[in-house]
Parts: sequence; structure tokens; C-alpha cells
Amino acid sequence: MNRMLQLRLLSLSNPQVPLTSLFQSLFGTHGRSSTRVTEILQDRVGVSSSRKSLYGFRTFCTQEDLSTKKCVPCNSKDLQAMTEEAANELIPKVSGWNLVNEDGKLKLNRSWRVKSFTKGLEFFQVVADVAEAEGHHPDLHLVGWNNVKIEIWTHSVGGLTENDFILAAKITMGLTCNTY
Ligand SMILES: C[C@H](O)[C@H](O)[C@H]1CNC2=NC(N)=NC(=O)C2=N1
Repeated sequence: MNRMLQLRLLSLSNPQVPLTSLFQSLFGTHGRSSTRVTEILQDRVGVSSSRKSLYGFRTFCTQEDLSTKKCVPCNSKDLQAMTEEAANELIPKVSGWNLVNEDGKLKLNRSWRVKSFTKGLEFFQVVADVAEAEGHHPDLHLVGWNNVKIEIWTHSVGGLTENDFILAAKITMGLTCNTY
């Protein structure tokens, strides 16, 4: 069994044991500091910094989990913008993406430098395919021929919804196996 899965199961069954201790028992520290171990956990396992206990269990939601979810229609009547606190809870689960507040409007953004203008357009095509499949779309910027920036927010509510984090996770997964 995958050791990361073992770690999750061990943590669920031993919520009182610090996760870093479980991680070290499974993976060893290999000289890593406990700070580094915590960083790995937050990056790989999506462990929230504050212990969100549901019956004492840590809630796990990794980037992969978000990328398996489906965006809901943005014109859903009960869709509303999330608070900055909620957005700060989710941002660790979309590694590489930034949470920004532009004049009170929360957005996600991420920038890349691509090898050429045409690589930038190929990059956008991958992103467009993901967005079309989700019915949820980012704002795309290609500036100075090789600087790419993607901004994601839910226009219908003027802020962030879970759709935006799902799209960010799917875009990241969609781009992972390509180089631009
Ligand atoms: C009907 C539906 O609301 C619109 O077609 C979709 C399209 N894609 C969208 N994308 C984003 N980011 N925000 C929206 O509000 C939105 N609305």
C-alpha cells in the first residue's frame, strides 16, 4: 500500500498522534527538520495548518481530490462568493497558485514563463480544453511574448467559489505532463 495512503489511514486511526511523528515513523526523516516534514505534508497531503477535527479526524483534501470534482453551473441561484477565510483554507490545496484580493475581489492567479509565443498559445489551448469541459473559464494573459498569467474567479458572483479551486487544480494536473 502507498505509504502516503498508509499515513492518512494511520492519522485517521491515531488522531491524537502528531502527523509529523507518524510521517517520520513511516518515511524516516532522512535528516529533514520537522519544519521540512510539515512543509512536505502540507504540500503533498494538503494537511490544513489548523487541526480541523471532524470527530477528531484530520480533514484531508489534496490537489488530486479537487481535480476529481466537477464545477457547478455558475448561474446556480445558491452560488455565492466565499469568504477570505474560506479561501485561505483552500489555497494550500492548489500548490503554486496565489490568492489575491483586488479591490475587495478575491481571485486566484499563477504565472509562468514559456519558451515561445507559440508555446504560450499551445499552453492556452490545454487550459481552454479544461475550462470548456468544466464550463468554467479563466482569464488568460500572454504578455511580452512569453509571460503567461492565468487569473481565475467566478464572474457571476464577483468573487471566489469552489469552482475556481477545482479549475485551478485541473489546470495544474492538465499541464503537469507537458513542457512549454
Ligand atoms: C451560464 C454560466 O454562468 C456561464 O456560461 C459561465 C461560463 N464560465 C464562467 N467562468 C467563470 N470564471 N465565471 C462565470 O461566472 C462563468 N459563467
